[in-house]
Amino acid sequence: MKPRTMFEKIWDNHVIHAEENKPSLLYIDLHLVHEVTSPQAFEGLRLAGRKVRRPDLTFATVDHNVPTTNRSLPIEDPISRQQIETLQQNCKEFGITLFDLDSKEQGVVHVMGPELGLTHPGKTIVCGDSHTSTHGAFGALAFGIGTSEVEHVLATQCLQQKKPKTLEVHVEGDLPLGVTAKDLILAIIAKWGTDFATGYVIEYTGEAIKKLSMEERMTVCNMSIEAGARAGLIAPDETTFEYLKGRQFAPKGEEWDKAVEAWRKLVTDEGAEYDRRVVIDASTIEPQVTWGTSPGMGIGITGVVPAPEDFATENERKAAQKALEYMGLEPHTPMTKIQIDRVFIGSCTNGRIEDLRAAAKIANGYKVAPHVQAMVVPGSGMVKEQAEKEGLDKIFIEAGFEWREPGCSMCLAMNPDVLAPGERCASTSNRNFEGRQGRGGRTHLVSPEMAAAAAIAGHFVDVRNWEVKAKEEKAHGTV
Ligand SMILES: CC(C)[C@H](C(=O)O)[C@@H](O)C(=O)O
Ligand code: SF4
Repeated sequence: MKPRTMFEKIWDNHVIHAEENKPSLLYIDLHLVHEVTSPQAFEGLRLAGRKVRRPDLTFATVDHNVPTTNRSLPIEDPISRQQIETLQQNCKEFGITLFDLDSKEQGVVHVMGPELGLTHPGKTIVCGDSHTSTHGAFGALAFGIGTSEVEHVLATQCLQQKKPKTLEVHVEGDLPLGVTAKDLILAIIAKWGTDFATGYVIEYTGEAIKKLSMEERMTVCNMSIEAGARAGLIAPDETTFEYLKGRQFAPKGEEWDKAVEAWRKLVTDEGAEYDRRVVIDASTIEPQVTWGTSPGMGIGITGVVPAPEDFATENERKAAQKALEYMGLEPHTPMTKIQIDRVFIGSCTNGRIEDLRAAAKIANGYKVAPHVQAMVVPGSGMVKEQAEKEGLDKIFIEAGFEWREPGCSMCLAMNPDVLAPGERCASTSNRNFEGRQGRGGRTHLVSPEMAAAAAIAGHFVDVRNWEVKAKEEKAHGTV
């Protein structure tokens, strides 16, 4: 048999019907649902008198609209309240498991799925949410779908899909100390742009990827969509199996052994060809900060804000000009001179336990700068519980961070956590579009370590020498 990529194997395993030059019909193994993109889908089912075909393969949670301060209902905002209540009713009516506000499993859908062990290698996973690509970290073919597709999957457990092409992003070398998975994916997008992977499924390969923990792999795959990709994939290995073993919905006993045996066979065969391949050397990457209004407008912390004339094409120059105006930044300003007002640590990109540990390590023993308002929002109730067990909440609170309830929070302005116009935020989320965190708000995407360090210094700093620098600055009374 011809050698195949991991993508081709998963695809072939799920095609129910294929015709030349037409989208294929795929079987879907797991459907995740949240309150924002599901109401019309359920309504469509109801109007058509249909049922959910596989309620046992469908799991829901509330995340985008939930307040992160006070969880007691009713929720103030009428639209948010309606969306949440509608999901509660729909799950009841159609027999779907909902991880609701009062359950400790509730959280951002892409944090919740993996940590419950719902996400397995080789599965097809969909959700009415673009960052479904996160689950690709397990070697699952996972992608976002629109509301009408949500309805289709609810009704049939199948989905029409045009077969994407394959792109290998090979990461050679090692990530330097203080440089994280977030910096890696921001650097990849800065290097090749926000549409370099349009029409492709990315498979990340190479030593640097193999060395990443599951949570770091999720950070990388999460932002595949910001590179335009349909999905991101990482081959399952011991790290994957170790993470999954024993989780609530992971296979148990003999089933587990059988599953692992099958998962091992999913990896790309030697000699299999991708449609395209790019290579990046991890050892050249610095901690990243975005300066503009697209995730591709990123630069290393030792750099300066670029000038429009630095760009090769007229379109890029115009985009840079517009972004700089919106962001209120002068070209050539050193990145470390940019003062911030707010810090948000959380989201499906960086709201997991390892992210909180990393941020707490930086913040431990320091105080948030007086002009900065900083918050830490665990990605799920389970992350929150674990963090509190480890005392991370105390470290953050003592340093002056707010410690919140789980949800999407300030990743996007769909709940009370928003930036005021003109406010500048160091954010561990994945999108920095105009107004993403509140109308007129300015977002800089960074890693959790960089966000925590910026909270304390009041401006961006290079975390690679955080300990040394912070002590010096403390001695000089500038922190
Ligand atoms: C609200 C939802 C549809 C949206 C998405 O699809 O990604 C959101 O999660 C986001 O991050 O912008
Ligand atoms: S945390 Fe942000 S990116 Fe993730 S699902 Fe929520 S809004 Fe979308």
